[in-house]
Amino acid sequence: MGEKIRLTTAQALVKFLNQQYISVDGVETPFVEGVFHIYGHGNVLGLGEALENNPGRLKSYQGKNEQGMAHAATAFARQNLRQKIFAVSASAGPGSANMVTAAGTAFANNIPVLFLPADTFATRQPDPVLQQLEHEHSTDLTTNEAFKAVSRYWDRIDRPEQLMSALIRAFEVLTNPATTGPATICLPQDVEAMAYDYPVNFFNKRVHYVDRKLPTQRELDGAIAAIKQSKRPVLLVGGGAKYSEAREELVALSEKANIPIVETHAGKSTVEFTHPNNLGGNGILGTSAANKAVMNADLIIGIGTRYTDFTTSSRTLFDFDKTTFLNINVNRGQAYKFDGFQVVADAKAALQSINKNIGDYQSSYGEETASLKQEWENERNRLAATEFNRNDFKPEIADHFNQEILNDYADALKTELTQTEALIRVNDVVDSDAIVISSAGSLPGDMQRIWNANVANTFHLEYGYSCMGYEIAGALGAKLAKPEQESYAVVGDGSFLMLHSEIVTALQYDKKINLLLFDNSGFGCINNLQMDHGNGSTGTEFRNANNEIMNIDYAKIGEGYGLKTYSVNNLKDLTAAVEDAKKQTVSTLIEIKVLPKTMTDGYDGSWWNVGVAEVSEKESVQKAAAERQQILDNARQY
Ligand SMILES: Cc1ncc(C[n+]2csc(CCOP(=O)(O)OP(=O)(O)O)c2C)c(N)n1
Ligand SMILES: O=C1C[C@@H](O)[C@H](O)[C@@H](O)C1=O
Ligand SMILES: [Mg+2]
Repeated sequence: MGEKIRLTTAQALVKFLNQQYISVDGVETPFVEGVFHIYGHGNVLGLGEALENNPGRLKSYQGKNEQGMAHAATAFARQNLRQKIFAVSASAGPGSANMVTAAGTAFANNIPVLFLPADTFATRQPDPVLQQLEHEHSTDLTTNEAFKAVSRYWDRIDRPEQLMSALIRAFEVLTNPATTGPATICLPQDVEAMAYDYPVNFFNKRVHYVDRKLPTQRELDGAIAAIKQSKRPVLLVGGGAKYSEAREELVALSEKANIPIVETHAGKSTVEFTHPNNLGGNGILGTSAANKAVMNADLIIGIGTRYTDFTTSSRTLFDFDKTTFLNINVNRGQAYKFDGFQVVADAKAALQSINKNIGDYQSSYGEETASLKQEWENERNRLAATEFNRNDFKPEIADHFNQEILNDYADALKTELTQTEALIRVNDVVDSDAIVISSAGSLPGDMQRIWNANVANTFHLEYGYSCMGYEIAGALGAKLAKPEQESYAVVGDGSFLMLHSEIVTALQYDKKINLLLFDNSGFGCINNLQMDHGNGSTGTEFRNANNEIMNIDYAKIGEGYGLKTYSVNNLKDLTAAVEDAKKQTVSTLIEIKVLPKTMTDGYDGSWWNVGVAEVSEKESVQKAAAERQQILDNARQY
């Protein structure tokens, strides 16, 4: 039966991880970079022992919060275009539960991460162990069942030999572009340490080939016919196009046939914004130019997009009577959306075939794309020059806070900076190849609209789960992936408060990250949401018991951790801080005090379906509910 090697389950796991390779376009690289861990009784003597005594080439990083370290792992895989991953290991019970949110985040964004939550004893001898939940109706249920809803593959290793089939299945999922996402393998602490005679062959080098799936002739003929019938096609670029590295083919098709490019949150920076046909982000957070192009399109060529509500403006952005869809996606289910013509293929390969067969087809746009882009650039210039005044200031989000309240904020935060002018200034000053990471709050909207990503794959917006707390951990993951490039977390005060523990990990391992902390003293975007729909301002501003606006010294907090910090409240100091931060070798934090309501607002086509109360004594809420219903009456249902 072949040679055997006696190992614990955890030792076998580490040995296997060392032997996984991925091959993309003939280039073979190790797939697993290392393991993030926070040890407890559930994993220190099993996986901890294995990593201490025979880690092979795996790197080990000590996380500070399980959610944070798993976000870092997610950002690392994403920045590596899903071609390299981390495993994340946590102790049983609360440590593992802390990773569930991060697994959801990886799932919603289709990012591969190997989750290794420790589990309660398979033998049940000491039950209930510390941190075990005792259910009256089942002993088979542990905290880790919670991962089932947020994993693309889930398994529990109750006997050491189960590890083999579990790992083979997990790595198929992790390396398959159509299904990739988090894979969870639960490790009961006794089984981690149990010995077994594993077949040596199980540890042979394994190469996972990511062959590009080509379109069939039928699919290609259909795609060409759809484009040739169209006068106003738009290339809608999703994350799948970025992961497929389809930039050159997108640019070639766009230039050859004069087709505008618009981008989803995941797709942004597949093609650099400096390309004249790139009109930027579309949808609820879209630029005026991208939304106009999409609203007037007769064909949407959706490449690697899931068509989420933020991309489709809750299925209201397109003119569904005249617009048809050509969906290129490796995932067949995604290609079915909007009854589109389905090309179930790799984005790059499909575009290569289309480029070869499109002939001399030309759209009817002529110079229109250039004028849409110019119109948007003028608008962005206006946003770069918004100026506060104490008498009659009209912020971008108008009619929520009166002048008196805005002046109170200016006094409390000691600032007159607007968010749009600050963000555009940062964009102007950072290196063009700097990677920017954001995720939740009002900043994703500003990023999607006004951040010009002028180098491909530098824009990293987690907007599948929009998970507060991803930003700083994500900046660490991106830095680990691209050590030569600066990494900036673009983070609100609310997100900072929710999770910033991986600052310490970045300092500990000397991985420079930069935090751009936009402090508007509140959950600004949710305040906008409630006030936009007829409600007052409740539960979303950071005010104390005396109703005073809180002014937290985040720079001091950062200083306490050992960051180089700056606190700024005007453009001159902001510019100097960003320039100085670039020169630092240590991680930095720039606290940017900004006025509320000064983020960007939506442009035409940016409607979002949110649940407005259908019964209310407030006329303003009744009005908002009626308006919503009116829009929904004309929205597409599926
Ligand atoms: C983990 C998590 N909890 C709650 C939310 C809902 N939520 C979205 S944005 C937001 C407030 C964000 O505040 P801040 O980071 O200060 O950004 P701002 O909107 O003020 O720019 C909340 C509570 C979320 N997205 N993620
Ligand atoms: O509820 C939300 C509103 C969005 O504006 C925000 O970006 C997102 O983080 C969210 O969760
Ligand atoms: Mg805020």
